[in-house]
Amino acid sequence: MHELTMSGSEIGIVQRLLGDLSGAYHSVEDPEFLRDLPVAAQELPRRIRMFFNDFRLSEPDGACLIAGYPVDQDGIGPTPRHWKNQDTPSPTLPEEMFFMLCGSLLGDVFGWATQQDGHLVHDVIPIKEHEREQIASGSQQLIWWHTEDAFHPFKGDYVALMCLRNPDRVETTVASAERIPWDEQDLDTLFEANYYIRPDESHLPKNRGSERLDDGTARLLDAAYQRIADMNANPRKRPILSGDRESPYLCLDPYFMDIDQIDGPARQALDRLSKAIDATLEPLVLEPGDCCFIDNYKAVHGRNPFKARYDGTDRWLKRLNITRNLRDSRPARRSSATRVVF
Ligand SMILES: NC(=[NH2+])NCCC[C@H](N)C(=O)O
Ligand SMILES: O=C(O)CCC(=O)C(=O)O
Ligand SMILES: [Fe+2]
Repeated sequence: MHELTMSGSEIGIVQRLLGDLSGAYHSVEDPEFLRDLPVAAQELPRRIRMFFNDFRLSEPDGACLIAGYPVDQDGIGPTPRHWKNQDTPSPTLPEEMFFMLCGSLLGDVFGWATQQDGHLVHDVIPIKEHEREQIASGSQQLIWWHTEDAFHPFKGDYVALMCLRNPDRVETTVASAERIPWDEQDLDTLFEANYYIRPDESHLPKNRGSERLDDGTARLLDAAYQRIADMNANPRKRPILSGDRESPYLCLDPYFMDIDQIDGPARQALDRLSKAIDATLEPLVLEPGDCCFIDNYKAVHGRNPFKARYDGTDRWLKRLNITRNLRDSRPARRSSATRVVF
């Protein structure tokens, strides 16, 4: 994997920058922080900026990892029981700021109105009520490999995970498109609009938050849930592969693709690709401080099952969605600068 470990002096520069930023802004969702973020990111050490620039432009691998950020285990406090329980100011503000600074070297961070109350930084934590579900807050089920938000026309270019703690060494899984034998695949069929992908359960109303909203926002959110319902009822057929035939971009989430209803060459092509991805999938144990940026066009990812503790010491990751073209989603956002996609 494309990887960088920060040196002691780089960590020092990062911590001074975070000291300034956390003095000036009290939340990563402060509109002024979001406005200043790309400028502040230019104050990260040059080696870090070069690293992300190379990952973005050269596409050397399906994922990259920046390690070395020192997470203060006492400072961040216990793992929350639910993403709804957000303290302000966040006990993880410096970690969130570091994560967003790195992310903004790849594009613009955005959130979904229909996921985790529209927050820009998600908590990936086991939630007891979700124990057996196929969502990030589950634990007992394997999370099948997928493209993040594959069903959505505004899906991110990158999905990123920052590890705060992972005491049981639970494995994230990643398969990079570079390691798939494309010459053995039925490219014609996979490049054609033969498939549909339904919304995954993290966007369904049953996982809706409980924030109190003004009338205007409540109406927009209802409309957003209606669009998700429409995408579920009438999914549009689309290709799995796009871009260059020798080094294709991927978009699929077989768990939500009603595979049993596909037949003929389209089914064979998907089965063959799935087998190749299974054979390519690699485990990745994220350690505290690790920030993994997954290219959502060049890799799929998932997570192995685990037994949750529910005692404040559980695995705790933060997650970001990043887009290279925020303008694509302008019809679904309230203003040019806001980052929540309805
Ligand atoms: N095959 C899947 N499980 N796809 C959905 C992935 C989980 C979803 N992104 C979540 O936040 O919970
Ligand atoms: O928990 C993980 O390692 C990744 C889970 C996942 O697919 C996600 O959060 O998008
Ligand atoms: Fe995911």
